[in-house]
Amino acid sequence: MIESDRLIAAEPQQAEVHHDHAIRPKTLADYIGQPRVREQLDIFITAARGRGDSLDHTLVFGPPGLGKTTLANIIAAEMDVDIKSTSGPVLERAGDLAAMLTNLQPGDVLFIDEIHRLPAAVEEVLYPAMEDFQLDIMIGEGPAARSIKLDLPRFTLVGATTRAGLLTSPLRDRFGIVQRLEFYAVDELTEIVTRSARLLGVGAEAAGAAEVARRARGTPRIANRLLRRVRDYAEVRADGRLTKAIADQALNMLHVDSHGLDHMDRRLLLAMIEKFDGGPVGVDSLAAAISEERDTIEDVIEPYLIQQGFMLRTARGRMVTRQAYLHFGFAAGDATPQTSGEGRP
Ligand SMILES: Nc1ncnc2c1ncn2[C@@H]1O[C@H](COP(=O)(O)OP(=O)(O)OP(=O)(O)O)[C@@H](O)[C@H]1O
Ligand SMILES: [Mg+2]
Repeated sequence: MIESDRLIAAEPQQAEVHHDHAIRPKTLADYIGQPRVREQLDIFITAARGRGDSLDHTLVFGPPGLGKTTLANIIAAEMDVDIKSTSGPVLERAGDLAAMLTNLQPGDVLFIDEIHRLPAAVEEVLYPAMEDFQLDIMIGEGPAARSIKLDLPRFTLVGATTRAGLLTSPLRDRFGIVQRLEFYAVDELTEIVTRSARLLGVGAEAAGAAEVARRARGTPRIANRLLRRVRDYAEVRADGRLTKAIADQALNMLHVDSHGLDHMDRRLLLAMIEKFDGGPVGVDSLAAAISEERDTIEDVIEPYLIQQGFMLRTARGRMVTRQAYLHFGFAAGDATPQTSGEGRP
Protein backbone atom coordinates (compact mmCIF):
# COMPACT_ATOMS: atom_id res chain seq x y z
CA MET A 1 0.00 0.00 0.00
CA ILE A 2 0.89 3.61 -0.42
CA GLU A 3 2.29 5.25 2.65
CA SER A 4 -0.52 7.36 3.98
CA ASP A 5 1.79 10.34 4.40
CA ARG A 6 2.70 10.46 0.75
CA LEU A 7 1.69 13.97 -0.19
CA ILE A 8 1.66 13.22 -3.84
CA ALA A 9 -0.04 9.84 -3.52
CA ALA A 10 -2.41 9.69 -6.42
CA GLU A 11 -5.07 7.88 -4.39
CA PRO A 12 -7.73 10.00 -2.76
CA GLN A 13 -7.29 10.64 0.94
CA GLN A 14 -10.24 10.49 3.33
CA ALA A 15 -10.70 14.21 3.88
CA GLU A 16 -10.51 14.92 0.17
CA VAL A 17 -13.65 13.16 -0.78
CA HIS A 18 -15.93 15.96 0.34
CA HIS A 19 -13.60 18.82 -0.65
CA ASP A 20 -13.58 17.30 -4.05
CA HIS A 21 -17.26 17.70 -4.45
CA ALA A 22 -16.93 21.43 -4.94
CA ILE A 23 -14.18 21.27 -7.53
CA ARG A 24 -14.91 18.11 -9.48
CA PRO A 25 -16.01 19.06 -13.01
CA LYS A 26 -19.57 18.03 -13.79
CA THR A 27 -19.78 18.56 -17.55
CA LEU A 28 -17.58 17.68 -20.49
CA ALA A 29 -17.01 21.38 -21.09
CA ASP A 30 -15.54 21.75 -17.59
CA TYR A 31 -13.30 18.74 -18.02
CA ILE A 32 -9.91 20.24 -18.76
CA GLY A 33 -7.29 18.56 -20.96
CA GLN A 34 -7.58 15.08 -22.56
CA PRO A 35 -8.67 16.73 -25.84
CA ARG A 36 -8.88 13.46 -27.77
CA VAL A 37 -11.05 11.78 -25.15
CA ARG A 38 -13.29 14.80 -24.88
CA GLU A 39 -13.77 15.15 -28.59
CA GLN A 40 -14.61 11.48 -29.11
CA LEU A 41 -16.98 11.27 -26.17
CA ASP A 42 -18.70 14.43 -27.27
CA ILE A 43 -19.42 12.86 -30.65
CA PHE A 44 -20.53 9.49 -29.26
CA ILE A 45 -22.75 11.06 -26.62
CA THR A 46 -24.33 13.52 -29.04
CA ALA A 47 -24.99 10.72 -31.53
CA ALA A 48 -26.49 8.36 -28.92
CA ARG A 49 -28.69 11.12 -27.60
CA GLY A 50 -29.81 12.04 -31.11
CA ARG A 51 -30.93 8.46 -31.70
CA GLY A 52 -32.54 8.25 -28.28
CA ASP A 53 -30.20 5.34 -27.60
CA SER A 54 -28.04 4.45 -24.62
CA LEU A 55 -24.31 5.03 -24.95
CA ASP A 56 -22.15 2.01 -25.80
CA HIS A 57 -20.27 0.40 -22.93
CA THR A 58 -17.21 2.47 -22.18
CA LEU A 59 -13.87 1.50 -20.68
CA VAL A 60 -11.69 4.24 -19.22
CA PHE A 61 -8.16 3.44 -18.19
CA GLY A 62 -5.12 5.31 -16.91
CA PRO A 63 -3.07 5.90 -13.76
CA PRO A 64 -4.78 6.95 -10.50
CA GLY A 65 -6.08 10.48 -10.12
CA LEU A 66 -6.32 11.38 -13.81
CA GLY A 67 -10.11 11.67 -13.85
CA LYS A 68 -11.69 8.27 -14.54
CA THR A 69 -14.40 8.50 -11.88
CA THR A 70 -15.00 12.12 -12.85
CA LEU A 71 -15.48 11.09 -16.46
CA ALA A 72 -17.95 8.32 -15.55
CA ASN A 73 -20.07 10.87 -13.70
CA ILE A 74 -19.82 13.31 -16.58
CA ILE A 75 -20.97 10.65 -19.04
CA ALA A 76 -24.10 10.05 -16.95
CA ALA A 77 -24.75 13.77 -16.58
CA GLU A 78 -24.31 14.44 -20.30
CA MET A 79 -26.59 11.50 -21.15
CA ASP A 80 -29.02 12.85 -18.58
CA VAL A 81 -29.33 9.52 -16.78
CA ASP A 82 -28.60 8.23 -13.29
CA ILE A 83 -25.34 6.61 -12.31
CA LYS A 84 -25.02 3.68 -9.93
CA SER A 85 -21.46 3.11 -8.74
CA THR A 86 -19.67 0.09 -7.40
CA SER A 87 -16.26 -1.51 -7.74
CA GLY A 88 -14.66 -4.80 -8.67
CA PRO A 89 -13.59 -5.89 -5.18
CA VAL A 90 -17.01 -5.02 -3.70
CA LEU A 91 -18.85 -7.35 -6.08
CA GLU A 92 -17.83 -10.57 -4.36
CA ARG A 93 -20.59 -12.84 -5.62
CA ALA A 94 -22.65 -13.12 -8.79
CA GLY A 95 -25.70 -12.15 -6.73
CA ASP A 96 -24.10 -8.81 -5.81
CA LEU A 97 -23.85 -7.87 -9.46
CA ALA A 98 -27.34 -9.24 -10.19
CA ALA A 99 -28.74 -6.95 -7.51
CA MET A 100 -27.08 -3.91 -9.11
CA LEU A 101 -28.19 -4.88 -12.61
CA THR A 102 -31.83 -5.49 -11.72
CA ASN A 103 -31.89 -2.10 -10.04
CA LEU A 104 -31.07 -0.16 -13.21
CA GLN A 105 -33.51 2.05 -15.10
CA PRO A 106 -33.37 2.20 -18.90
CA GLY A 107 -30.34 4.16 -20.06
CA ASP A 108 -28.67 4.27 -16.64
CA VAL A 109 -24.92 4.17 -16.22
CA LEU A 110 -23.50 1.34 -14.13
CA PHE A 111 -20.03 2.41 -13.08
CA ILE A 112 -17.64 -0.35 -12.00
CA ASP A 113 -14.37 1.04 -10.67
CA GLU A 114 -11.29 -1.22 -10.51
CA ILE A 115 -13.04 -3.51 -12.96
CA HIS A 116 -9.87 -5.59 -13.35
CA ARG A 117 -10.51 -6.88 -9.83
CA LEU A 118 -13.88 -8.48 -10.56
CA PRO A 119 -13.95 -12.12 -9.46
CA ALA A 120 -14.17 -14.50 -12.44
CA ALA A 121 -17.61 -15.85 -11.47
CA VAL A 122 -18.99 -12.31 -11.37
CA GLU A 123 -17.36 -11.39 -14.64
CA GLU A 124 -19.15 -14.25 -16.35
CA VAL A 125 -22.51 -12.81 -15.34
CA LEU A 126 -21.45 -9.53 -16.88
CA TYR A 127 -20.86 -10.94 -20.38
CA PRO A 128 -24.51 -11.68 -21.34
CA ALA A 129 -25.62 -8.59 -19.45
CA MET A 130 -23.36 -6.38 -21.56
CA GLU A 131 -23.97 -8.14 -24.83
CA ASP A 132 -27.65 -9.11 -24.80
CA PHE A 133 -28.95 -7.22 -21.75
CA GLN A 134 -29.77 -10.55 -20.21
CA LEU A 135 -29.22 -11.71 -16.69
CA ASP A 136 -28.37 -15.38 -16.58
CA ILE A 137 -27.70 -16.62 -13.09
CA MET A 138 -27.82 -19.76 -10.97
CA ILE A 139 -29.62 -19.52 -7.68
CA GLY A 140 -29.43 -22.06 -4.89
CA GLU A 141 -27.13 -25.05 -4.68
CA GLY A 142 -27.25 -28.79 -5.20
CA PRO A 143 -30.39 -30.47 -6.56
CA ALA A 144 -32.54 -27.42 -5.82
CA ALA A 145 -30.33 -25.12 -7.89
CA ARG A 146 -31.92 -23.56 -10.93
CA SER A 147 -30.91 -21.04 -13.47
CA ILE A 148 -32.97 -17.95 -14.09
CA LYS A 149 -32.94 -15.62 -17.05
CA LEU A 150 -34.17 -12.08 -16.87
CA ASP A 151 -34.32 -9.25 -19.37
CA LEU A 152 -32.45 -6.18 -18.28
CA PRO A 153 -33.05 -2.61 -19.43
CA ARG A 154 -30.52 -1.25 -21.89
CA PHE A 155 -27.82 0.35 -19.78
CA THR A 156 -24.30 1.68 -20.23
CA LEU A 157 -21.50 -0.01 -18.37
CA VAL A 158 -18.64 2.34 -17.63
CA GLY A 159 -15.61 0.43 -16.39
CA ALA A 160 -12.51 2.08 -14.95
CA THR A 161 -9.12 0.52 -14.40
CA THR A 162 -5.58 1.60 -13.75
CA ARG A 163 -4.32 -1.47 -15.62
CA ALA A 164 -6.03 -2.28 -18.91
CA GLY A 165 -3.49 -5.06 -19.36
CA LEU A 166 -5.05 -7.01 -16.51
CA LEU A 167 -8.48 -7.18 -18.13
CA THR A 168 -9.46 -10.51 -19.67
CA SER A 169 -9.96 -10.26 -23.40
CA PRO A 170 -13.64 -11.37 -23.38
CA LEU A 171 -14.39 -8.48 -21.03
CA ARG A 172 -12.30 -5.98 -22.93
CA ASP A 173 -13.88 -6.96 -26.23
CA ARG A 174 -17.35 -6.15 -24.95
CA PHE A 175 -16.61 -2.46 -24.59
CA GLY A 176 -17.60 -0.47 -27.66
CA ILE A 177 -15.68 2.60 -26.53
CA VAL A 178 -12.21 2.47 -24.98
CA GLN A 179 -10.57 5.65 -23.74
CA ARG A 180 -7.09 5.99 -22.35
CA LEU A 181 -6.33 8.96 -20.10
CA GLU A 182 -2.88 10.51 -20.38
CA PHE A 183 -0.85 12.47 -17.86
CA TYR A 184 -1.75 16.17 -18.09
CA ALA A 185 0.53 18.82 -19.53
CA VAL A 186 1.62 21.66 -17.25
CA ASP A 187 -0.58 24.22 -19.01
CA GLU A 188 -3.62 21.97 -18.58
CA LEU A 189 -2.84 21.48 -14.90
CA THR A 190 -2.36 25.22 -14.55
CA GLU A 191 -5.88 25.67 -15.85
CA ILE A 192 -7.16 23.06 -13.37
CA VAL A 193 -5.37 24.75 -10.45
CA THR A 194 -6.69 28.14 -11.52
CA ARG A 195 -10.23 26.82 -11.72
CA SER A 196 -9.99 25.02 -8.36
CA ALA A 197 -8.49 28.12 -6.72
CA ARG A 198 -11.41 30.17 -7.96
CA LEU A 199 -13.92 27.64 -6.62
CA LEU A 200 -12.11 27.50 -3.27
CA GLY A 201 -11.92 31.28 -3.06
CA VAL A 202 -8.12 31.45 -3.18
CA GLY A 203 -6.53 34.43 -4.92
CA ALA A 204 -4.01 32.86 -7.29
CA GLU A 205 -1.46 34.54 -9.52
CA ALA A 206 -0.83 32.85 -12.85
CA ALA A 207 2.80 32.08 -11.96
CA GLY A 208 1.71 30.64 -8.61
CA ALA A 209 -0.81 28.32 -10.23
CA ALA A 210 1.80 27.28 -12.78
CA GLU A 211 4.31 26.43 -10.04
CA VAL A 212 1.80 24.12 -8.35
CA ALA A 213 0.95 22.58 -11.73
CA ARG A 214 4.60 21.92 -12.57
CA ARG A 215 5.06 19.86 -9.45
CA ALA A 216 1.82 17.87 -9.63
CA ARG A 217 3.14 14.77 -11.38
CA GLY A 218 0.84 15.31 -14.34
CA THR A 219 -2.13 14.45 -12.11
CA PRO A 220 -5.18 16.63 -11.31
CA ARG A 221 -5.81 14.99 -7.95
CA ILE A 222 -2.27 15.84 -6.85
CA ALA A 223 -2.58 19.37 -8.26
CA ASN A 224 -5.69 19.98 -6.18
CA ARG A 225 -4.05 18.51 -3.07
CA LEU A 226 -0.92 20.62 -3.44
CA LEU A 227 -3.13 23.66 -3.97
CA ARG A 228 -4.83 23.07 -0.62
CA ARG A 229 -1.51 22.69 1.19
CA VAL A 230 -0.06 25.77 -0.46
CA ARG A 231 -3.17 27.69 0.51
CA ASP A 232 -2.58 26.71 4.17
CA TYR A 233 0.98 27.93 3.91
CA ALA A 234 -0.07 31.17 2.23
CA GLU A 235 -2.64 31.88 4.93
CA VAL A 236 -0.27 31.27 7.83
CA ARG A 237 3.00 32.64 6.47
CA ALA A 238 1.76 35.35 4.10
CA ASP A 239 -1.39 37.21 3.09
CA GLY A 240 -3.21 34.16 1.67
CA ARG A 241 -2.42 34.86 -1.97
CA LEU A 242 -0.94 32.11 -4.08
CA THR A 243 2.18 33.61 -5.65
CA LYS A 244 5.09 31.85 -7.28
CA ALA A 245 7.36 32.56 -4.31
CA ILE A 246 4.82 31.21 -1.81
CA ALA A 247 4.16 28.10 -3.91
CA ASP A 248 7.87 27.54 -4.18
CA GLN A 249 8.50 27.88 -0.45
CA ALA A 250 5.51 25.74 0.50
CA LEU A 251 6.38 22.94 -1.92
CA ASN A 252 10.03 22.93 -0.89
CA MET A 253 8.92 22.65 2.71
CA LEU A 254 6.79 19.68 1.66
CA HIS A 255 9.76 18.07 -0.13
CA VAL A 256 8.08 18.03 -3.51
CA ASP A 257 10.93 18.78 -5.89
CA SER A 258 10.93 20.85 -9.07
CA HIS A 259 9.91 17.83 -11.16
CA GLY A 260 7.15 16.93 -8.73
CA LEU A 261 9.07 13.88 -7.52
CA ASP A 262 8.57 12.98 -3.88
CA HIS A 263 10.42 10.67 -1.53
CA MET A 264 8.82 7.53 -3.00
CA ASP A 265 9.93 8.42 -6.51
CA ARG A 266 13.38 9.32 -5.27
CA ARG A 267 13.68 6.09 -3.28
CA LEU A 268 12.78 4.06 -6.32
CA LEU A 269 15.19 5.80 -8.66
CA LEU A 270 18.00 5.89 -6.12
CA ALA A 271 17.59 2.20 -5.33
CA MET A 272 17.97 1.45 -9.01
CA ILE A 273 21.07 3.60 -9.24
CA GLU A 274 22.77 2.67 -5.99
CA LYS A 275 21.72 -0.95 -5.46
CA PHE A 276 21.27 -2.19 -9.00
CA ASP A 277 23.78 -0.14 -10.89
CA GLY A 278 21.06 1.51 -12.93
CA GLY A 279 19.42 -1.76 -13.94
CA PRO A 280 18.06 -3.69 -15.67
CA VAL A 281 16.35 -4.97 -12.56
CA GLY A 282 13.17 -7.01 -12.19
CA VAL A 283 10.20 -5.28 -10.63
CA ASP A 284 9.99 -7.85 -7.83
CA SER A 285 13.60 -7.26 -6.75
CA LEU A 286 12.92 -3.56 -6.86
CA ALA A 287 9.77 -3.94 -4.77
CA ALA A 288 11.74 -5.90 -2.16
CA ALA A 289 14.56 -3.36 -2.14
CA ILE A 290 12.29 -0.44 -1.31
CA SER A 291 9.68 -2.43 0.68
CA GLU A 292 6.84 -1.49 -1.60
CA GLU A 293 4.24 -3.64 -3.25
CA ARG A 294 4.85 -4.54 -6.83
CA ASP A 295 1.38 -3.23 -7.77
CA THR A 296 2.14 0.14 -6.23
CA ILE A 297 5.30 0.42 -8.27
CA GLU A 298 3.56 -0.59 -11.48
CA ASP A 299 0.32 1.38 -11.03
CA VAL A 300 1.32 4.44 -9.11
CA ILE A 301 5.03 5.19 -9.08
CA GLU A 302 6.59 4.15 -12.35
CA PRO A 303 4.06 5.33 -14.99
CA TYR A 304 4.93 8.97 -14.36
CA LEU A 305 8.66 8.30 -14.07
CA ILE A 306 8.57 6.50 -17.40
CA GLN A 307 6.49 9.22 -19.03
CA GLN A 308 8.96 11.84 -17.79
CA GLY A 309 11.93 9.87 -19.09
CA PHE A 310 13.52 8.99 -15.74
CA MET A 311 13.28 5.26 -16.28
CA LEU A 312 12.47 2.63 -18.89
CA ARG A 313 10.67 -0.67 -18.94
CA THR A 314 12.60 -3.17 -21.01
CA ALA A 315 12.20 -6.89 -21.63
CA ARG A 316 15.06 -7.50 -19.18
CA GLY A 317 13.66 -5.27 -16.44
CA ARG A 318 13.58 -1.65 -15.33
CA MET A 319 16.44 0.72 -16.12
CA VAL A 320 17.11 4.29 -15.11
CA THR A 321 17.98 6.83 -17.76
CA ARG A 322 20.77 9.37 -17.98
CA GLN A 323 18.26 12.01 -16.96
CA ALA A 324 17.69 10.23 -13.63
CA TYR A 325 21.43 10.19 -12.88
CA LEU A 326 21.68 13.87 -13.69
CA HIS A 327 18.61 14.72 -11.62
CA PHE A 328 20.33 13.36 -8.52
CA GLY A 329 23.65 14.94 -9.33
CA PHE A 330 25.41 11.80 -10.51
CA ALA A 331 27.45 11.71 -13.68
CA ALA A 332 25.51 9.49 -16.06
CA GLY A 333 26.16 5.82 -15.34
CA ASP A 334 28.16 6.50 -12.20
CA ALA A 335 26.66 6.04 -8.74
CA THR A 336 29.07 8.45 -7.04
CA PRO A 337 27.43 11.85 -6.56
CA GLN A 338 29.29 14.69 -8.28
CA THR A 339 27.38 17.62 -6.87
CA SER A 340 24.65 18.02 -4.33
CA GLY A 341 21.89 16.81 -6.63
CA GLU A 342 18.40 17.82 -5.94
CA GLY A 343 16.19 16.19 -3.39
CA ARG A 344 18.17 13.26 -2.07
CA PRO A 345 15.96 11.67 0.59
N1 LIG B 1 -9.99 16.80 -16.56
C1 LIG B 1 -10.12 17.33 -15.33
N2 LIG B 1 -10.35 18.64 -15.18
C2 LIG B 1 -10.44 19.16 -13.94
N3 LIG B 1 -10.32 18.45 -12.79
C3 LIG B 1 -10.10 17.14 -12.89
C4 LIG B 1 -9.99 16.50 -14.16
N4 LIG B 1 -9.77 15.20 -13.97
C5 LIG B 1 -9.74 15.01 -12.65
N5 LIG B 1 -9.93 16.16 -11.99
C6 LIG B 1 -9.89 16.35 -10.53
O1 LIG B 1 -9.06 15.34 -9.98
C7 LIG B 1 -9.75 14.58 -9.00
C8 LIG B 1 -9.40 13.12 -9.19
O2 LIG B 1 -10.07 12.60 -10.31
P1 LIG B 1 -10.82 11.17 -10.26
O3 LIG B 1 -11.27 10.86 -8.88
O4 LIG B 1 -11.84 11.19 -11.33
O5 LIG B 1 -9.60 10.24 -10.64
P2 LIG B 1 -9.58 8.69 -10.95
O6 LIG B 1 -8.91 8.54 -12.28
O7 LIG B 1 -10.95 8.13 -10.80
O8 LIG B 1 -8.62 8.11 -9.85
P3 LIG B 1 -8.58 6.62 -9.20
O9 LIG B 1 -7.81 5.76 -10.15
O10 LIG B 1 -7.83 6.81 -7.91
O11 LIG B 1 -9.99 6.20 -8.98
C9 LIG B 1 -11.24 14.88 -9.24
O12 LIG B 1 -11.95 14.92 -8.06
C10 LIG B 1 -11.25 16.23 -9.92
O13 LIG B 1 -11.43 17.25 -8.99
MG1 LIG C 1 -11.69 6.84 -9.34
